[in-house]
Amino acid sequence: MENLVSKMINVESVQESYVLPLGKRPGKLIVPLCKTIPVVNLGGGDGRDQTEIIQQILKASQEFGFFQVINHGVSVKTSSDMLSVAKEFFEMPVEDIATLYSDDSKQICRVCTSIDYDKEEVHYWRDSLRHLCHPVEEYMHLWPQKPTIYREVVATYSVEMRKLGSRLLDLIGEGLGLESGYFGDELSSEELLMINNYPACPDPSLTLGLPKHSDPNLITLLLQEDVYGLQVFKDGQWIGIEPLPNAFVVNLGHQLQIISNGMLRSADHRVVTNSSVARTTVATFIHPSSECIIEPAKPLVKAHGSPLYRAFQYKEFNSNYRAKIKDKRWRLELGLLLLLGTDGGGIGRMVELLDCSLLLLWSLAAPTREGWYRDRSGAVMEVVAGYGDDGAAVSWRWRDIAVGKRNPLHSYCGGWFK
Ligand SMILES: O=C(O)CCC(=O)C(=O)O
Ligand SMILES: [Fe+2]
Repeated sequence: MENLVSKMINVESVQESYVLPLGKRPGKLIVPLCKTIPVVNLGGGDGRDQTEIIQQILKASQEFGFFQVINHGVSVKTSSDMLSVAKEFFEMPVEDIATLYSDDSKQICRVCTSIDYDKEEVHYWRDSLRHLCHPVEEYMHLWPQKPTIYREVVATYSVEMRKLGSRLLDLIGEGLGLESGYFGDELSSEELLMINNYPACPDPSLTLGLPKHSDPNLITLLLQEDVYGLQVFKDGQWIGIEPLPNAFVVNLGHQLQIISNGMLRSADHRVVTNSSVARTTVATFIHPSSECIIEPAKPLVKAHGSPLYRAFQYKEFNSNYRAKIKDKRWRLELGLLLLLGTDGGGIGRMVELLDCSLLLLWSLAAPTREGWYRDRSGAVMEVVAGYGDDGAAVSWRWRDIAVGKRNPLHSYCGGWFK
């Protein structure tokens, strides 16, 4: 409980352990609110047919990896009840919130704080309550008992989110030319609800609610109240997402980028805090099952000529993603040390040792263009999709001729070492 930010009401300054290093602070710069983040009207009746709606979604998913949906069929009451109960939860006495506190990521329902409180160097200004919710009957008895209406409200909300998520996935699938129901079953069988609470912060220029990241799942639906905080990284700069009434913010996760063979983007985003009010958001993460095999969809591989990502099990991706977040400092330092002390043939060995191809790219000053890269040992790396400014879409094949192993090794996705 000592760790929860929710207990820091009325603090006058940001505790040192929340102050980010200079280059990572959001600073006082005002980020423009983005009026151009696509807003897709999912309701009919305005003369547009389904094909047009699909085209808007695909365009937004390619350019931004983010869009908002309105007229989505989820009732105002369902959303406003959800937001109220989410706020009520974090307005309870902090002792009550803390009864659900756990650092064990295997717990089905838990409260936690920041990202990985015990391992990270600097903490983020966020507490969260998270739990699985599909199928509702299987998990509902594990959800919070207070506020008393929590289970009822969240049960209705999560069923609606499942419907909306499936509808959006169907539209995306159709737009990509995939067979109908492509994203059903295993690819979208898990639903995780996460209530984020970002208390008012005495100095928002020093800290972040969440750092730059892109979501590891398939697709995320976010309900936010009328308090600004979410920013997307686009064309080398941050833009703010304007809270719209009765809208959901939709963003694509890494798995959709991979399945679409790089056609759709999983974009980086972050959360800034503010000094006047707490901000509460409700994120629904739709995930594949952990056994599910993820790979670029066959028709899109054909269209592109080759797969940009190798096939893998979703649980493999998840453990790599977590390990990379946790070990990033350690790997970065050891990697740089090895690179400095190396005799040119060291790069291949470095990758062998660290299993860390992204670090390799980073250390090589990030080749941004597609092409072949070779070090003196004869290790060859083919970058098949460029390293964008945002680092969000990078993929390469590693052909280590000298070592003759891991042939070819495809990365999953970039963006871990920024
Ligand atoms: O709370 C928000 O605005 C965004 C949350 C988010 O990006 C996440 O939970 O992954
Ligand atoms: Fe996110």
